[in-house]
Amino acid sequence: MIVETSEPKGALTIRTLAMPADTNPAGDIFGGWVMSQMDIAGAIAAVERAQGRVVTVAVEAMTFIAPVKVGDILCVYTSIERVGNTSITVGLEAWARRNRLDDRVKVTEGRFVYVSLGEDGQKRRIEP
Ligand SMILES: CCCCCCCCCCCCCCCC(=O)SCCNC(=O)CCNC(=O)[C@H](O)C(C)(C)COP(=O)(O)OP(=O)(O)OC[C@H]1O[C@@H](n2cnc3c(N)ncnc32)[C@H](O)[C@@H]1OP(=O)(O)O
Repeated sequence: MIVETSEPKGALTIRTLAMPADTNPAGDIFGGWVMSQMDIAGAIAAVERAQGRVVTVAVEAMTFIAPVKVGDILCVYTSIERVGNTSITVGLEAWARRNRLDDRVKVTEGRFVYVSLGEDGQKRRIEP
């Protein structure tokens, strides 16, 4: 279970602007876009830890807490939760900054699992 905090947990890994092209039919930002930003951030954290290529193997948890709006700056924070033989579990939180950066709202949280691959595309053991 992910514990609620008033401060982001983990390292700020990506920041990006939510654009009109990323909206759903209701006018808020499409959840799939947010999820893909989280996948990218988790992959960056996993690449840094594995020191090599990774692929996403599982989304173990994903919660949409609040909507993201056009013009929000989406900030994704990552923390390495577990390192196995070939897998890395990354905890993720996305926060939206809005109203000229005055407000910061936690919009999603999740836990994604990545597998380390060698240049040959085969699973690769992660150094402890
Ligand atoms: C310096 C920094 C510069 C950075 C600069 C580069 C930045 C870079 C950014 C890239 C940003 C784009 C990031 C997009 C990332 C994609 O879009 S990846 C595309 C989507 N993913 C795929 O296509 C993967 C498809 N799946 C596969 O190829 C195979 O299933 C895999 C992943 C190779 C695993 O093969 P397998 O033989 O099934 O593996 P298996 O031995 O059963 O399990 C391997 C490990 O995974 C774990 N696992 C397997 N299934 C699961 C599951 N369902 N749940 C949890 N764990 C599981 C196992 O427990 C095991 O863990 P370990 O005990 O070894 O630690």
